[in-house]
Amino acid sequence: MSAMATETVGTMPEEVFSACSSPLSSPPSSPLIPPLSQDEATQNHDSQESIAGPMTPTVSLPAPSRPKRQAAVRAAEKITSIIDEFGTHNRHTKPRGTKRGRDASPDLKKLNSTTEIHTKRIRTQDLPVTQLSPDESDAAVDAEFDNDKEPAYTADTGLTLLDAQINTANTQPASDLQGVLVNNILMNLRAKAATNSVAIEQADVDLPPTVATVADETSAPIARAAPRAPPPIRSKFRGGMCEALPYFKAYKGSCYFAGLVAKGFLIDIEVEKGDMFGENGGGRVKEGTSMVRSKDAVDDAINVRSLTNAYAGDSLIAIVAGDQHPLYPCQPPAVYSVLDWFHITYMWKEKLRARGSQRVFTVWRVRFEKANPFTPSWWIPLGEEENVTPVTCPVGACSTCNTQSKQIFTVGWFCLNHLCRNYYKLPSTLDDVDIDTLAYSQEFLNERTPYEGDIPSLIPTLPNAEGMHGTELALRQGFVCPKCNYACRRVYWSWLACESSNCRFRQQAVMIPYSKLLLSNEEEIFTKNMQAKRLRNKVNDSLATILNQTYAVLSPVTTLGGYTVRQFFLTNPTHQVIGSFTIFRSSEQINTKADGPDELFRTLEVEDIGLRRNPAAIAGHKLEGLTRHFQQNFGARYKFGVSVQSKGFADAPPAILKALKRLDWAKGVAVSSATANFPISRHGLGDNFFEDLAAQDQNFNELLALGYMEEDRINYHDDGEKELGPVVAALSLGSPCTMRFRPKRNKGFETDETPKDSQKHKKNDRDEEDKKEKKNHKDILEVEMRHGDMMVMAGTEIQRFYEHAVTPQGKRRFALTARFVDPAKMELQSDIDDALIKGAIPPHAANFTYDGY
Ligand SMILES: O=C(O)CCC(=O)C(=O)O
Repeated sequence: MSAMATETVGTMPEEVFSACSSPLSSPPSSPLIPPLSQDEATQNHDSQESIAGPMTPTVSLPAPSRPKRQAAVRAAEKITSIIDEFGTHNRHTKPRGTKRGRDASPDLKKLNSTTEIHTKRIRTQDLPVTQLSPDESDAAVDAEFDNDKEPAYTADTGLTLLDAQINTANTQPASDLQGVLVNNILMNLRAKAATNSVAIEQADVDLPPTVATVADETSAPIARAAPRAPPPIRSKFRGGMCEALPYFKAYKGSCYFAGLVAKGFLIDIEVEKGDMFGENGGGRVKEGTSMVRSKDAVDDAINVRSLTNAYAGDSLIAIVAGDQHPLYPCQPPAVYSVLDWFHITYMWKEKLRARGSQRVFTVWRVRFEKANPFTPSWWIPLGEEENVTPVTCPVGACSTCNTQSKQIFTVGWFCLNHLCRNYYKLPSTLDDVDIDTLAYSQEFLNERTPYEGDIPSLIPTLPNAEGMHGTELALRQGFVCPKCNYACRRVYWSWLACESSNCRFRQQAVMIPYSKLLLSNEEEIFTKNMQAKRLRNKVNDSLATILNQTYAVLSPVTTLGGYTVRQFFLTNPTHQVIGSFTIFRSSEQINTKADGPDELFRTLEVEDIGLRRNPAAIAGHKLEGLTRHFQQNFGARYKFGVSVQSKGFADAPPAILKALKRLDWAKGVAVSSATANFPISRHGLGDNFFEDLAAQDQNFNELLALGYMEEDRINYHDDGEKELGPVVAALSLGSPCTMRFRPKRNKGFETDETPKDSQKHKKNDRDEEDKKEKKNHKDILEVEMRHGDMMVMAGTEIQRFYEHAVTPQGKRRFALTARFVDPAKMELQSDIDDALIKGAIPPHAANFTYDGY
């Protein structure tokens, strides 16, 4: 550690740094010695003694439990070794091949000669570094906060979810953080893009015109100078960035992290004093259109921890800039643009006066530096050069807490350890620093710290489909267009199509048919999972599990046609039967018959029936949410909040008409057997509830085909649109799934929230979705659907009182769901005409029949 002493420049005059010692002249103590507590720091200040072993690693973990303690020890070792390495080699302060790092400005030289300044890079202060084991990290992230999950929009919840996102996406990003981004210069992006653009473009295929082609790539209001080069990746949609970029899956908030390490960061509209092309975050309340800070930064906020860990591990972070950033130096080329790879070169807690108030809060500041500081940045305005002579920022150490801090402000050095008694106190007088006059020093701003590791390409290549079937998550993701670098969502089932209106890149998606074996393997895993669950719920029924008997009544197992059938009756809050749910379990015999489920599944696998994702909320907005599954409507148009076009039955492929026949059969037998199975212990809404229902019923005139790839799903929703008839039937093909029912909120059902739930929700309190979820009822019924199974829901009131969600457990599933959309209940004549034409069953459908076997 002797090398450290040689890095000390100058001496520290008593009157200037009376509260500081020269930590680097003392040997470091054991890396596992915990940092000073607040009390210890206070006592030491009182005695004005310097502490031996000041290079103690700055890991502060509150009394960890045994496994956490081990994790803390591992973290401490890691951080110590980093400190040692820097201490010895000083590698980050000497830019390669240049003397610029040593050419301190005249002012700095003066400062150096009169004060104790260290040029050593500070890795950590008393930051709450918590490096958990991979398992712990995953669990922590799962349990606490997931911002990388693509929302599963549904017709009726989509809009609200998106509203919530608008409120949080730009205004409540990385909670408790202020971003300081060092604006330096470029890399040759065109060259980079070229290397990644493999020539895989296919024929110019015309896809349906409603494809999310993006006419306006930016909505930035102020015209500024054009950037000197295009960004490496751009998109109009946040979802495009999140789906296409492995390092930026921040659907909510500004910081994307994995395993508690930050990977990507968004800077956008909200800027506070001191930000430099930066963005602030949490702890604010909305007031009018601007945000007002209402509380101090929280040290153990997951974003802070993730950034702290990225700082400690010197990991790369990609920064995405939103076009609303007021300090964007050039005209933003797109709503969202990837800036470059950065790394965090300093993190500190800063005092800030809330806008329009006298109250002072603390926020975390993060200094992001471009990983390669010696190449010009694309976002510099065309014709301008960044004129920076890199210098080294002085470092001082506090004699009270032994923590090193950079001298980041022009006012001179003071301790930046927020846990220290002398935090924000001028060392000479111990007076409070005047926060209103603080300005960053040129030395701090102009310091450059090249990243020493390998810097990968920002542009992910299209995934290699070798050995895959085409619906695996890796292939389901979005992609960066290899032709124009636009970050695209996967909109079509059968195509990768660039979302930029200026680009015609289209590539047929890989779609290899499933083998029987693959399907049965998926079912085997599903069965095992469900058996375990059933055991926990003390039921043994492979068709469905009633999770709460209060509102669901079960009929005995019967057979209808070749199917094993179970029927459930759901009640309203006053226990009157309001409808039935019937599940038809298929068999190998049924599945393998001509025109049966195996054949239908194979047809849908290989034929492009037009499945695509559609906007489920705020279509066209930068936060537009697409459905988390693919759809194609046939027959009368089913308007369910998602704007889906429909193909008439006359143009439908035979597979669709064959499925329709099966569903018509299932509907008929389900409704008539409901009359027989009606639970006499409960009253229905009328004496002849199911007879009446059968009498009102009409033949299906609509079929919605849904395609699910790996991890696709449909969130809670109802099929309760006013134009719909009372019966809905579905055929399930491919991977198995569960369909869960729960009572809707505010309908008078007894509440079922347990204390355990409340606690869980408290943890996630920041998340709007979770806040809503907290109030939801639990599932009362979970139905298992396997390849070839059908289900029939009968009773309009079921849709009024219950909602359902479907979660496939496998990588490829289709659901063909049929309904009657009543033209008599439509308002527009054009809709009525459309429904009558498209919903008419064509004569050739008479060739297809179904008898239940
Ligand atoms: O995927 C399914 O089986 C059914 C989807 C569904 O809930 C619906 O279409 O309303």
